[in-house]
Amino acid sequence: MRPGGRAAQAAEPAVRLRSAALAFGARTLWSGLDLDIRPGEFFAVLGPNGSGKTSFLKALLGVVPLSEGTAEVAGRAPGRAGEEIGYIPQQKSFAPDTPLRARDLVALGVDGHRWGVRLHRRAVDARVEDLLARVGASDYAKVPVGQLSGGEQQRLRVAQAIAGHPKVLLCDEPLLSLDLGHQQAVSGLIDRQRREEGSAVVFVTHEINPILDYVDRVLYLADGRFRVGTPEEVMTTSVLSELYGSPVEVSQVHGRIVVVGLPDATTHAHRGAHHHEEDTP
Ligand SMILES: Nc1ncnc2c1ncn2[C@@H]1O[C@H](COP(=O)(O)OP(=O)(O)OP(=O)(O)O)[C@@H](O)[C@H]1O
Repeated sequence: MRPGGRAAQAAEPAVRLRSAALAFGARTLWSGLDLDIRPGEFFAVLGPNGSGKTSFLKALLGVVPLSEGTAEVAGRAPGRAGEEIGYIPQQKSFAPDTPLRARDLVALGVDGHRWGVRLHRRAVDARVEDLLARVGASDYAKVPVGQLSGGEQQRLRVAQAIAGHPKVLLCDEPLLSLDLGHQQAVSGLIDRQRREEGSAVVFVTHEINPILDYVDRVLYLADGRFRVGTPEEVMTTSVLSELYGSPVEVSQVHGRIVVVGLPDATTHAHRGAHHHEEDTP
């Protein structure tokens, strides 16, 4: 727990956007966005390819400037909140010959200078061991990262991202190309981080089903429009049909959300052209 604890964190939103807009040239991805994300909230960003999900994260990181409005992350301007942010980038596998062992990768997240002085070597080692254990990666601590499976690598990225006790954990499609078991393990780790340390989680994903048990609210982006609310409020036939500007049907099947009838151009690239399921069982 950070100094000040949950009570102090609760006083200010982890992320605050006011009249925020993001446009590239003539194309506006979203505009008029007012949003407070609470400490400890699990906030999902959903939408079809090209709707602006990754750009939303980049705006919070300060990599892409808002075209209108203001943003604050952990009470600071985007780009000034570095130490308060944990970031899990979109997954790319490490090359087989990457000269880093699993524990080295995690240590990269610990070795910062957030306390003003560099941590004593032994303290760094202890923290790295602790993080490896936390994500279930102790057994392969000394294995070169390029030899690990996608799921194993992703656990390490989570460990690296949470190493600095971030107030805001930004996750860009962290479950992509993981099997169901690893999807559950990785999303469970991220959920634990927000429960135990109060990190606000901003989780970009195409598929809500693997995180449905955890999500408090979603921002659904489509075709320059958006909607914010609980999954029950947003993932409905009427809301998604309005967002897409064409009839879309949302149904619940065995506790999972299935969306049928998305326009061709917005269908997930590696799924069938006419039938989009948020996730396959
Ligand atoms: N720096 C940039 N300059 C111009 N256009 C950009 C820039 N970054 C992103 N775009 C465009 O903005 C749109 C949204 O991109 P973004 O990557 O945010 O979408 P996304 O919802 O994350 O998509 P995907 O699901 O495919 O990852 C795309 O059409 C993209 O080409």
